[in-house]
Amino acid sequence: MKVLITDPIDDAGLERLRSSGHDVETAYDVEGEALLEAVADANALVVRSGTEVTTDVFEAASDLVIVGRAGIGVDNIDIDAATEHGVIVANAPEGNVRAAAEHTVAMSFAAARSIPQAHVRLKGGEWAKSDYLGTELNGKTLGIVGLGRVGQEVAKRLDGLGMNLVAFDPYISEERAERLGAELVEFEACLEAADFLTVHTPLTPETEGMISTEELELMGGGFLVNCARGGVVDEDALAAAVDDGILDGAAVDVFADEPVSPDSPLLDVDEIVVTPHLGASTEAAQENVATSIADQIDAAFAGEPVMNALNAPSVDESVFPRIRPYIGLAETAGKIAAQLLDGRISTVEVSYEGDIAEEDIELVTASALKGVFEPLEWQVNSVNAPQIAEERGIEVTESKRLQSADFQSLVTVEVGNDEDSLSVCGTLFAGEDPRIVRIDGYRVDAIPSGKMLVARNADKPGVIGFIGSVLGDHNINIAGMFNARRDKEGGEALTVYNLDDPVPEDVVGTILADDRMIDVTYLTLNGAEEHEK
Ligand SMILES: NC(=O)C1=CN([C@@H]2O[C@H](COP(=O)(O)OP(=O)(O)OC[C@H]3O[C@@H](n4cnc5c(N)ncnc54)[C@H](O)[C@@H]3O)[C@@H](O)[C@H]2O)C=CC1
Ligand SMILES: O=C(O)C(=O)COP(=O)(O)O
Repeated sequence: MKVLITDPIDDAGLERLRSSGHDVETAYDVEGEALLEAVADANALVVRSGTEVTTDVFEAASDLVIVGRAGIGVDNIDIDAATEHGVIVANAPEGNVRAAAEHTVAMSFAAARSIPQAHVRLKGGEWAKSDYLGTELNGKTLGIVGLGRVGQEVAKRLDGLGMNLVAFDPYISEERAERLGAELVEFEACLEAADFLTVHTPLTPETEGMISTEELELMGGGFLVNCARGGVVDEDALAAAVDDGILDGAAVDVFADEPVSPDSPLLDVDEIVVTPHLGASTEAAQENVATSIADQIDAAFAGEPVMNALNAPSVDESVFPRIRPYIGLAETAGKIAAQLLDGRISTVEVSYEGDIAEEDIELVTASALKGVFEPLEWQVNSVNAPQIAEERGIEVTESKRLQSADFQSLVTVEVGNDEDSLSVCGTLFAGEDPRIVRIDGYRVDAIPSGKMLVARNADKPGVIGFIGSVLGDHNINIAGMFNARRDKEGGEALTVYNLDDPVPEDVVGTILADDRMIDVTYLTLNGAEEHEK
């Protein structure tokens, strides 16, 4: 598999990818056409914040399975476009949190004590001791905007340095804030209370520009620290606020456009300390995020759940071995059901009975949908299947019942069109051997295989012999079969044949021409041809 890396990651990640046998290619600083060319035959793309992964990238990279973000922020990746193209996006949300928190603390001190400014003057030969009178963090109020992973680590550290903590985060509970010793307050109250305001939200349409002139005026003094994302704080407003003395100073690690332009007003104001997006740049953090992404790429290639997938069902590692065999079973049941039902599918119901009903089955349902949609030749996988269903107006329902009458676990995929519905039930023998045990109400015991013929006919003598001889006349070998009747003798019967050879259309036609036949579907687990009277 080809793994393209367009922002530098730690050697440990590169080595892990190489030792898994992948062809690892690095192309740093590529953009535009050069990026599209480089990614064209890639199966995985690894980025940090330096690469814009746009819809054009997904268009160009038809073999892409996963984009791995060796870090946290994914505002540079068009996740909707990824989902549309069935590409997993995963990040490494833990590995650089402490590095980012430590940098935030360092930047708070740097601004409060004018460390970089004094440093430059001393290196220039000036002993400017009397020009600097700093601010202590001890006893001051820290306002935290966004009390997520990084925000919490900052809270712990600055609480330890004697600061009072207030926080604004509409998505967390008061209890979580309390546990950290922070009071959860409204946004304005947070701005007003803060001597130091530190920002730790992602960049989203909601947070973009959330701190501008009005908000800085509410602070009315003190320091602002932004080690989250540039666009959250309006840069012109911040530069003006510090320049005009509305704030005492600021520290900024991240910029709306990176690398930041030398003309940025933030670079002009002496009391604003800046670093070139260094929050995550420690050895430990880089090793963590690079190896985490390498592992997730391997999982994606192996068809296993990706731990930190942002647009695909993720499953706990400890649960995965229990649901793994059901993923294939649900897909198979979905494929068979979709091929046996005529007309436009408008509903899909996936039901779970028995032991499997106790598990986290999001990924299994997504696989069932993949199975249903694949014969319709939609470009589908378990990443985009739920979205495809939504876009096409297909109603998807899921149900669970802890009891199962006949089987330890049963997965049923029922597809419906406006008039009719058809269900296929599957189970696992000995926990791993897939069996189709019901088709459209008929009890069967069919082993799913690549080439299958499903025939429905009047329950009369000689039909099986007739079908067998037509297939035999055309050199189509029957590997196995199972025959079932609906209710009573003389009604309807259904037979599933496992075949070694494909069944051409004219052969299906010959079978169908017999009066006793109702319908015949040659199905493969890759597509279908149905022939009905
Ligand atoms: N400078 C650097 O090198 C680094 C920067 N980062 C950035 O730091 C930021 C925080 O990262 P994490 O803590 O890991 O993310 P997280 O997802 O764990 O936490 C973000 C928090 O922001 C909150 N939030 C969302 N919208 C909000 C709003 N409108 N107002 C207030 N709070 C809101 C969320 O509820 C969540 O608690 C991200 O932007 C990330 O990209 C992370 C690591 C390194
Ligand atoms: O992880 C994040 O969100 C960061 O901002 C780190 O960015 P980087 O990987 O250093 O480009």
